[in-house]
Amino acid sequence: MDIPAEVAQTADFVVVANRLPVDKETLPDGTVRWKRSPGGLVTALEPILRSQTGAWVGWSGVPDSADNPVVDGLQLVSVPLSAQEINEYYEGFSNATLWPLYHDVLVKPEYHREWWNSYVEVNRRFAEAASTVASEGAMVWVQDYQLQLVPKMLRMLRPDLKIGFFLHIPFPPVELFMQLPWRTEIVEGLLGADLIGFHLPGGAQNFLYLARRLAGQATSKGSVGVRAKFGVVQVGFRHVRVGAFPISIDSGALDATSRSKKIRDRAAELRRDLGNPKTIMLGVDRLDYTKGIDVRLIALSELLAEGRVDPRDTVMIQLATPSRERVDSYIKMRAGIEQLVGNINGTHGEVAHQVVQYLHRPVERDELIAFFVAADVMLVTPLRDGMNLVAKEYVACRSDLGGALVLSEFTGAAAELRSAYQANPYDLDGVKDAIVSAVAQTPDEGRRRMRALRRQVLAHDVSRWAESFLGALAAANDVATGENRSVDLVEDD
Ligand SMILES: O=P(O)(O)OC[C@H]1O[C@H](O[C@H]2O[C@H](CO)[C@@H](O)[C@H](O)[C@H]2O)[C@H](O)[C@@H](O)[C@@H]1O
Ligand SMILES: Nc1ccn([C@@H]2O[C@H](COP(=O)(O)OP(=O)(O)O)[C@@H](O)[C@H]2O)c(=O)n1
Repeated sequence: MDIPAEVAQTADFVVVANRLPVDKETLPDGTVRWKRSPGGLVTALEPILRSQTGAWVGWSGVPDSADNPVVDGLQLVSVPLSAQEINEYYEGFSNATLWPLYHDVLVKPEYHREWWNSYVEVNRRFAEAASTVASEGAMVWVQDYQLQLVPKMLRMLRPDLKIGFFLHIPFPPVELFMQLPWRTEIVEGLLGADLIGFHLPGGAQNFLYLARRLAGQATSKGSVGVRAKFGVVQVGFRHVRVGAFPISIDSGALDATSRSKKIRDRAAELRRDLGNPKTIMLGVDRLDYTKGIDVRLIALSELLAEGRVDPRDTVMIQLATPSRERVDSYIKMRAGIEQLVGNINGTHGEVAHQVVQYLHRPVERDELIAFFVAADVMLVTPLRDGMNLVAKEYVACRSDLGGALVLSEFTGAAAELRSAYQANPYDLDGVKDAIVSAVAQTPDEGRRRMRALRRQVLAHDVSRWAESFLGALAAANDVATGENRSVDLVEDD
């Protein structure tokens, strides 16, 4: 790995994530430009990355790229992946083994030893890159399911570091996790961290049980709280903290942008372009089988057939970003979604009026915000989702207190967004009723719900998420607090 000598052991704060927070653009004249991607994580961590000497270790998203650019003052460290590693580590073990296993086995996870070997090798390389750039005693924050072995590997290379890990997807129930042939290695990999974070207390609780059962470690007994009341696993002389930290968005910035005249004008224009329908419904997702895009399309189709929704004054927009396009289950689900869209438009559309408008491509950030402002009913119906930031983004964009959010109970966001129209995505009648209630809500009821939702989202933004995690990490294994040593520990029986 070609890491410039001048950055060796210089970074006091290192983020390690599967992806770098930038996109590589090659201009027509061949020059390369790096554009920062608009993700919430980089926005949240930017102040910390700047106030200390920060570095971000990740993959560029294309094969064999070894660039280590400095973008907007941030040192990026590429971990190059070969085409075979992209196939085995990223598309294979990360997205055809772990992703479905951690999302309720919605499709059958595939277990291949060569994929696992590639996962181990790529995790080792991420750990080495982090170890090379981190200064003595630095804080390193490892992100997500693609890198669960990095905490232990990094600790073996650099016992002086403070290591945090955050899982962005659900941590599965014990009965499902036990399928994984390499379950003990994953649990032990995570236990290399000083702090392991999940979105919800349930995930933390599942992990504590597995740490006892698979790694044979003593763990704390009490329940885990949100941003407080951490669980503890005793690993030799170390105490590993386990906690729940629900991620969020840069709500203030989104609120401000969505109020701008440019966005308001564009939202009005979108409405006009759609023929000024009475109701605009909106779905915004990566095209992923976890997101329940089929659920909302089937619900809409039945509501149209039953005459509970009028096709003449309703439009549903589905924005679907292409995702993991070479993985089999994604190829199949795309065909299914497009067939449903075709069926609805074929049955209920007119030449000049399609009921479902479906875009399979990325959408610019400002355009997306205009869609949020224009939408009367936001449909978020995943069968399982770690958090779902789209639900929070919609709420942040509705300073007018207009709109209604239909939200699956099986998203992490449902624990916080209690005033949404919540539904069980497996109960189609329940989803249909939630949609009808959202369409028919009175302005007073809509304002009451949206006000409550906004209070939650604006008060709990992504900076608060990062600060609460990093605060707990700074205090982990801290002799001064003494907190970790006072818990009662229990062993597996
Ligand atoms: O990198 P990709 O394979 O293109 O996938 C995109 C990201 O998808 C996942 O997002 C999750 O994290 C969100 C933020 O915490 C959360 O709201 C959502 O519920 C999760 O699905 C994945 O975890 C990321 O690693 C991917 O980069
Ligand atoms: N067409 C789309 C769909 C999603 N997105 C963004 O991608 C992110 C999706 O986050 P999420 O937590 O809802 O779901 P994942 O895709 O991370 O699983 C949000 O910030 C969306 O605004 C987008 O920019 N364009």
